[in-house]
Amino acid sequence: AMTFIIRSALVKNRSLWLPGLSAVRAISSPGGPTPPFTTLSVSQPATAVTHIELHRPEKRNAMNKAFWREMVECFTQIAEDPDCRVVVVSGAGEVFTAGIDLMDMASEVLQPEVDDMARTSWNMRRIIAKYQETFSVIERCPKPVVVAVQGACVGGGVDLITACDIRLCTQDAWFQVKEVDIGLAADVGTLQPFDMRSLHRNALALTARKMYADEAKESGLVSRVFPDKEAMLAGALEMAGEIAGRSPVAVQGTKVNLIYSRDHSVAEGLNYMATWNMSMLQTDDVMKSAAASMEKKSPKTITFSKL
Ligand SMILES: CC/C=C\C=C\CC(=O)SCCNC(=O)CCNC(=O)[C@H](O)C(C)(C)COP(=O)(O)OP(=O)(O)OC[C@H]1O[C@@H](n2cnc3c(N)ncnc32)[C@H](O)[C@@H]1OP(=O)(O)O
Repeated sequence: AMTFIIRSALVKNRSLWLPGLSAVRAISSPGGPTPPFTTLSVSQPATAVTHIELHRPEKRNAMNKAFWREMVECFTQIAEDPDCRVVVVSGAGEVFTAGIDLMDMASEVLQPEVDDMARTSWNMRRIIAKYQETFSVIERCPKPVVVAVQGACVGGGVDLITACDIRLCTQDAWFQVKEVDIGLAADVGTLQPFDMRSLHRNALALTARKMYADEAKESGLVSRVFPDKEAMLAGALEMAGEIAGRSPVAVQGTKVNLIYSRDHSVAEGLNYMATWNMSMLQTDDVMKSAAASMEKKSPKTITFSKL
C-alpha cells in the first residue's frame, strides 16, 4: 500500500519533471505533507530523483512520533523502488530541523509504562532501537542520499545527516550535537559514523557548541556551502541528476561497498568487493558505459534498465 502511496504522490507530481529553476521551486513543495504522511512531503523533481522534505515548518521540523515512524516507512519503500536512483532530503522553511520534538519525547521516552526496573529498561532499549532505525534505514538504503541543510540542524538532525551520503549546507547553517544540554548521550547515530579527528567530534558532542557552515566544510561534515537555500537546492538537484544519470548497478554497488568497507578491514572489504563484482560486473551497464566513454559521450546519454 505504501508503494502505491509514494507512487501516487510521484505520479501526481510528474508535471514537476522540469529542468532548471522551476524544478528547484518544485522541490520546495509548498503543498504540505504528502498523505498519508503528516511530516514528510515526497515528490519527484526529476527523473529517478526522489525528494523528501521534512515538513513541519511551524515547529521547525521538530521530529515528532509520526516523523520517526514515517521516515522508516518512506525509506523502506524507496529502497525497493526501481524508479528511484537517488534521494534528496531537505527541510521546509527557515530551519532544517530543531531535532527531537521535546514535547513528544516527554511522553514517550521519559514516562515508561512499567514499574519493574528490568522491564522498564528492556522497554526503553526497544524504544531507542526504534528511534535508531529511523536513520539506519537511510544508511541501509542502496540509493545515495544527498541532504541539504539550511539554518539550524540540531540534535536528531545531526544524527539524520550523518546517515546520509552527501551533505550540503547554506552559509547560514549551523550544527549542534545538543544532547548533553538536554541530559542525554546522543544515541541514534551521531557518535558512530564519523572519523573523530576530522570532525572534532568529541568536543562538539561533549560541549554542545554550535558549529557553523565554514567549520562544517573545513572538518569534512559538509562537502559544499551555498549562499542561500535556493542555490543549495539547485546544487542538490544537479548533483542528484549526475548520480541518477549513471548506472544504478555501479552507483548502488558503490554505496553498499563504501559502507561495508567503513566497518571492516581492508582485506575484508576487498574480499566482499570481489564477491560483489563477480556477479555485478556481468551487467550490460559495463559494456554500455565503456562504449559511451570510448565515444567521449556522457554516461547520462545512456539508457540503463531499472534496478
Ligand atoms: C531516543 C532519543 C532520540 C533522539 C534524541 C535526539 C536529541 C535531540 O534532538 S536534542 C535537541 C533538542 N532540540 C532543541 O533543544 C532545539 C529547540 N529549538 C530551538 O532551539 C529553536 O526552536 C531553533 C531550532 C533554534 C529555531 O528557533 P526559532 O526559529 O526562533 O523558532 P522558535 O520560535 O524557537 O520555535 C518555533 C516553534 O517551534 C517549536 N519548537 C522548536 N523546537 C522544538 C522542539 N525541539 N520540539 C518541539 N517544538 C519545538 C517551538 O516551541 C515553537 O512552537 P510554538 O507553538 O510556535 O510556540
